[in-house]
Amino acid sequence: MFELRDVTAGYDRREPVVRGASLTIAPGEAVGLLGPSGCGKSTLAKVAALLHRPAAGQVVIDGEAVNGWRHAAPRGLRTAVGVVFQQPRLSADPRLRLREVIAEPLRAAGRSRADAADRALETAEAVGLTGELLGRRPHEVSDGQLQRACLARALVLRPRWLVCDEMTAMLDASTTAALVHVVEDYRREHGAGLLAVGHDRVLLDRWCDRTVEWSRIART
Ligand SMILES: Nc1ncnc2c1ncn2[C@@H]1O[C@H](COP(=O)(O)OP(=O)(O)OP(=O)(O)O)[C@@H](O)[C@H]1O
Repeated sequence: MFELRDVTAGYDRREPVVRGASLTIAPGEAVGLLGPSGCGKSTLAKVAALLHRPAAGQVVIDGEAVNGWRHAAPRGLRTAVGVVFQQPRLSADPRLRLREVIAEPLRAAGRSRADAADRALETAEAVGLTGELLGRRPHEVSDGQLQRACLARALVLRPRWLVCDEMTAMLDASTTAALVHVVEDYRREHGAGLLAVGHDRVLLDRWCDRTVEWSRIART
């Protein structure tokens, strides 16, 4: 299970942007989280991805309560969750070639260069990135191509849980369909659970097993 228990989080202790949010995702389940712009969805997504320490509440992953965040999160928990954000240009290091962007989590997890390169190549193929594109840097590819690389980076450690925060908001319909397809193939193969955050009800309803409204999981 992936559990958010009564999570309060924000950037100023006196004025949290997320208040008392609770949500449980079963293994293999896809849950859409729908809410208006600015309600705190991305903040909660960062908490779920262990990138932002909540002011109160708990994240419990497969029975283990998280008590370290960002680099202080235990490796076993950090690698259990993959995350993709809305804006690939803010989340990919502009100095790296796409093959290095994808291999980054493997290197951080201590894999050898050769092992990381092989696994990165395999994952790049799964997201539809091949050949010469992998040798380019972020400014030399389109938003859609860069987002494919960011999705590959999220999948490369084979996480049991995926958080997609408006992953397709900047993309056209065909790239959106392609990326959703990649996520669904991955989930079928690995039985991973998904939290898909967004404001497009049609997409979330089509993609997910269930869609929940922000106002049903958090105090507003
Ligand atoms: N790093 C930050 N520092 C301070 N305030 C922030 C930071 N990130 C977000 N906020 C504020 O927190 C609130 C919630 O933002 P958040 O990005 O979580 O909402 P959202 O629901 O994801 O919005 P959107 O759908 O527009 O992306 C906003 O008022 C925003 O200005």
